[in-house]
Amino acid sequence: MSHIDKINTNSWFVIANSTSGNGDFSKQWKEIQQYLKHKKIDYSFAFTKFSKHEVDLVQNAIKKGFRNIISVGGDGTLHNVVHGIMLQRYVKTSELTIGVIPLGTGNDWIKTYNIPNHIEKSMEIIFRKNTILQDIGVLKTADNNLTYFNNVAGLGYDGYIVNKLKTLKKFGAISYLLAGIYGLLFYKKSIFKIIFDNKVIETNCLMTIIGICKFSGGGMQFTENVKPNDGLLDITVAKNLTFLDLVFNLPKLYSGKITHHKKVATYKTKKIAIIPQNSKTFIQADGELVGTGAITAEIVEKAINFIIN
Ligand SMILES: Nc1ncnc2c1ncn2[C@@H]1O[C@H](COP(=O)(O)OP(=O)(O)OP(=O)(O)O)[C@@H](O)[C@H]1O
Repeated sequence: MSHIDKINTNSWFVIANSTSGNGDFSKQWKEIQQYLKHKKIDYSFAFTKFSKHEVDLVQNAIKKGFRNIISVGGDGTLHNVVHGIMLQRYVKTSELTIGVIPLGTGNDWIKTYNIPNHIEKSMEIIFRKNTILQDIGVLKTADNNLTYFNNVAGLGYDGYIVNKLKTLKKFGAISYLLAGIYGLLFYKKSIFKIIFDNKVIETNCLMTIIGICKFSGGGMQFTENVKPNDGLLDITVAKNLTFLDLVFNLPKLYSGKITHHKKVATYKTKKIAIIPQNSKTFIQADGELVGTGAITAEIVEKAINFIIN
């Protein structure tokens, strides 16, 4: 804390990822700047220059005294901003506030809070400053690496899709569906051992989802009765679901009713270990690839203020 410059609670630090989404970034950025100037908002900004640059940028902003951050981009940009905040030691994370201007492809985090996928409307919401002190999840992989997440993480089929999405995002929102179909054709299920609250589950598993918020995969809902500040991880174990199960239940993936399927089980817990038998099983957090293999996940209760609608 001793290295902090003058604390600046009225000013905003804007972190923008020019590579997110498929829109014309220079046009979008012009619109954002015009709004900020028109409303006489006090702000500084930085563009990310490489993947995960958000982590350094947000930490430097906090060190300089900024307490209000705006993430301009998609779920990956927000994820890295959150990860950077959770890793820094300059200030308590609950003293920080994040607003989101969505420019991404999936933009799943904003859906839980009905934030419109629209520059001006999302900015109006930001400067109303209605906040929720949201929980954050943390994953630890076998090599002891920590990854913080603010939306939804998972292992198995969804991690496989995130890996595939890297080459498909150029197709826009439909890329999620294309990656999903590719995964259904080529992904091989594995036995997962899942341990929490003195329970041990061993099952053939398509994927296991760990949620803080509701939506992932471009608007799908795999978790049940989600409350992003209840201090609990929302766990969904999709067991032996087949290609046909998913195709016939496609609307239920979007409505959330898939959690009632007989091959799907849901739980709530504070801490969980998930150990796939196949160590090459992909792990994703907020749509970002984290690694492969086993994880433990825990909740960090009421960690960061997020501006919501
Ligand atoms: N300058 C950059 N060059 C390359 N990659 C970047 C740059 N800045 C940020 N990134 C990375 O781009 C990745 C994708 O960004 P983001 O998720 O925000 O957009 P998106 O994939 O279009 O949206 P969504 O995740 O909502 O579908 C993130 O991992 C982020 O770290």
